[in-house]
Amino acid sequence: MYYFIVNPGSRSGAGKNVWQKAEQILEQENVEYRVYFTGYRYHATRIAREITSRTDGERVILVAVGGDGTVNEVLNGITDFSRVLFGYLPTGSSNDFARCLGLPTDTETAVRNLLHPSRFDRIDLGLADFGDRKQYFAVSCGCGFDAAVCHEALSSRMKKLLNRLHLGKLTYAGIALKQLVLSRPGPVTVITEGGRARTFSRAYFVSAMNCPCEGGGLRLAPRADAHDGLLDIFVVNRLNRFFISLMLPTAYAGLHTIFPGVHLYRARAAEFKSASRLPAHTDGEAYFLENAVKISCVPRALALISAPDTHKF
Ligand SMILES: Nc1ncnc2c1ncn2[C@@H]1O[C@H](COP(=O)(O)OP(=O)(O)OP(=O)(O)O)[C@@H](O)[C@H]1O
Repeated sequence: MYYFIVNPGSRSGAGKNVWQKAEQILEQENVEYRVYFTGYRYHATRIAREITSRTDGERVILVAVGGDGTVNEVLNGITDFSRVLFGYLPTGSSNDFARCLGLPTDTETAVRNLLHPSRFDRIDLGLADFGDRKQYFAVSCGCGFDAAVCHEALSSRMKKLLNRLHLGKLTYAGIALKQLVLSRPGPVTVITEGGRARTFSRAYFVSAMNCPCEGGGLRLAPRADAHDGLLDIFVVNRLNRFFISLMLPTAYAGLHTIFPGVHLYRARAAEFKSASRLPAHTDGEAYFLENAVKISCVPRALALISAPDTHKF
């Protein structure tokens, strides 16, 4: 039995149309499925929790239909990962999860691949402990500038407009330019295994990347791999706004690492500490970091319907 959790509001409403097309294929192929539509933030988490607790003991094929935010919400509702085979039909603005794992984005190809999977994968997830809540993430968890972009993207009119023009991928780039002017760098300490602490005095942002890209294809951690049991820690420190605006476009090609002030290293776990309240995110879902967040990699946590000939970043 397939359980589909659909965010009809993803890509400013395009998710609904994609689902209608997908449903026609399911009917044609006589597939046994149930569909649940989300109506508000965290609804997908509630639905996934309800499905996975109700089907206790059974193996469940759970398919998220939406953007990276919907993937994140569904993952955070799963009560027992060992019973879930996860599938994904991307209908978001940025679709970094699909991009990084080489999953099909064309609706027909993606649905047929879900129904007749020929390849499966087992991927790592990140786990972020904010103190008052724990959040899994599939792509990245960041604090500072990139999270401020996510906060704004959730309510952005620019996102709606660009999605209508089929230019949703540019949303994050546009909002990023605005936030570049507004964001204030501050000290952030990154503590990795063994208590190794490093303080970045003027950090614009600090991210733990499970996958290489966020923000619609920005390859911030070009060598991140969701199969290596590690997170790539990405920091931008002491780089002025002018150079950040030059650096960000080069990140689409993963060439930004040549800029001084860009730091990348790997860890199984890390803690980010900041004296001031910072915007934070997991897979684009926005929160606030009050003081510290502890982040770890959960190796091979998620069984995933993959795709043949995957072209991964
Ligand atoms: N019915 C709905 N209408 C509008 N928004 C919804 C609805 N259901 C859920 N949401 C919220 O929409 C937000 C964004 O969803 P999602 O990530 O799926 O799409 P997106 O923003 O278009 O894609 P991406 O994250 O790839 O940019 C999430 O925070 C989610 O909680």
